[in-house]
Amino acid sequence: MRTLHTDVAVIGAGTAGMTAYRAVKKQGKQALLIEGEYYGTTCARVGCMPSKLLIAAAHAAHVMRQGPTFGVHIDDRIRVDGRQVMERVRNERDRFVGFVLKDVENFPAEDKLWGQAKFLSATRIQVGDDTVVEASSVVIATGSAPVIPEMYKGLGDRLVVNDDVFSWQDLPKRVMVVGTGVIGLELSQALARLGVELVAVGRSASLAGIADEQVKSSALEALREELDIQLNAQVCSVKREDDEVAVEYKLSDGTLRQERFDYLLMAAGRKPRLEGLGLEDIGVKLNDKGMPEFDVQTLQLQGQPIFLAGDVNGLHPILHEATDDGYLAGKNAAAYPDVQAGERRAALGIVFTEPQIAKAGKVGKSLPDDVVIGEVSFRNQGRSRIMLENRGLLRLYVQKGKGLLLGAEMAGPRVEHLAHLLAWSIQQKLTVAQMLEMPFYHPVIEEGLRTALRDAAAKLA
Ligand SMILES: Cc1cc2nc3c(=O)[nH]c(=O)nc-3n(C[C@H](O)[C@H](O)[C@H](O)COP(=O)(O)OP(=O)(O)OC[C@H]3O[C@@H](n4cnc5c(N)ncnc54)[C@H](O)[C@@H]3O)c2cc1C
Ligand SMILES: NC(=O)c1ccc[n+]([C@@H]2O[C@H](COP(=O)([O-])OP(=O)(O)OC[C@H]3O[C@@H](n4cnc5c(N)ncnc54)[C@H](O)[C@@H]3O)[C@@H](O)[C@H]2O)c1
Repeated sequence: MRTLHTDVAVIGAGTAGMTAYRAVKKQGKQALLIEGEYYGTTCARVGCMPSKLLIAAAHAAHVMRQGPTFGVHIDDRIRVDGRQVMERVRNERDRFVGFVLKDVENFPAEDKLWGQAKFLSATRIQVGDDTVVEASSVVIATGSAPVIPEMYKGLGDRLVVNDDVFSWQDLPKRVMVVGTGVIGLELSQALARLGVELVAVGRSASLAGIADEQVKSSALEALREELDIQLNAQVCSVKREDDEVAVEYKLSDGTLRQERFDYLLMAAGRKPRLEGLGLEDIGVKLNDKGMPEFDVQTLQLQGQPIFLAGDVNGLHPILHEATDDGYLAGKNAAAYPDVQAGERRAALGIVFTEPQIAKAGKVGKSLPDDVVIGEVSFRNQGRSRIMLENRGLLRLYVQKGKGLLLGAEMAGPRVEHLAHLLAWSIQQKLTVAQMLEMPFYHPVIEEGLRTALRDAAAKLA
């Protein structure tokens, strides 16, 4: 058994881990980056990037199908070549992964260690069979993994998760998606637009985590125009039959459906990857969800020289937050015990469906009681209608009195851009009046935002 010594051990070479590693080095300390499975990051390999590539292919098919509404016709049938679609997804994905691998390659060899990590004490880590790492502090950046409920575990290779989809050589004919969260909806709409017969089932009424019921209804109505989404549905039984999955499921109105699918795609949430790290063995208390308590300001674990960064802390499982976490955890681990609270940016989340779904700042239960809501429907919004993307609703949450913009939730055309404008305005602490002083071009989707701001201003008055 060899023993390696370092200032900071970083477990997991994903986005959070690589950022933490860089932050430690920037502080002039030694760092050892430990990876046990794949370099390349979840985002580039099996997450953000390949999913958006699949969505881009689906968008191309969708736009072609919309042509006749504009008087633009393709006289031959539109044909989706599944093999070609998946080949482009994989090739472009590999290009993105290649950039990450180059970064890893450029890290000095002595800073990298390959193997699964397990704690022997708060500062001693076993890596693989033959190495022990002794560190002054540790960053855990092990990411998250899909939740697979017990009843689905007998389906063998017909049960797939996002990772598997992006390795497909061709598109299947029929797929059931379990889970109507962010992953479930993005992949469902993309696959359906590419010609896959698909049903997406959620066991509750939740849809992409939207907190505002009215925004949710508008999103659901729009998505259902082209997708079979069943909320409050119950999967009663699943059985592997030859190369198919036979599913019996009950809809919210009690209707029983019995159908067969090529694959069942599990998108029922992801959980922090803490299993196997041996935290319980070193005296860290875990709650009933298997999570340790940690300081959300500093990311420090129960007074230990250990910091949790990225999806593994379950706070904000999205990419830019993983990067911010990695930086904060790396900095604090390097400076330990001089640990500081980190500054957080305004919250921002985007779901890449069409219409897109997004939130900025405070939404739902995190809002105070005394808010005024300004809103706009995109149904008759000029530019949205021109583009035939006139679906969805934007709601702004504004503090009574001062008129400070606190948050927003929306479903609508290309709202990734509006969501950024709103998150930036929230972080800059702008009021409705100040936002209305800004220029608005014509005809643009931002004019819809102006309508919602004026609605809020009228209610504030
Ligand atoms: C399908 C999908 C689409 C997504 N789309 C978006 C999007 O559009 N926008 C967005 O902002 N976010 C998106 N996300 C979320 C985003 O990908 C994650 O928030 C981000 O990748 C998390 O980074 P991380 O560093 O925490 O984890 P990861 O990148 O998963 O890194 C964790 C690393 O730790 C390693 N590891 C685990 N356990 C051990 C161990 N015991 N020892 C050694 N190494 C270990 C793993 O092998 C892995 O390399 C998406 C996620 C998915 C799944
Ligand atoms: N565009 C993006 O930023 C993006 C894209 C994909 C993923 N992500 C990140 O990945 C995380 C995980 O995504 P996700 O979609 O897996 O999780 P999620 O938590 O968003 O959604 C899971 C959904 O599955 C449902 N569900 C749970 N158990 C079920 C069961 N047994 N049967 C049927 N439905 C069930 C839940 O009610 C919920 O609606 C997200 O929180 C997000 O942060 C982000």
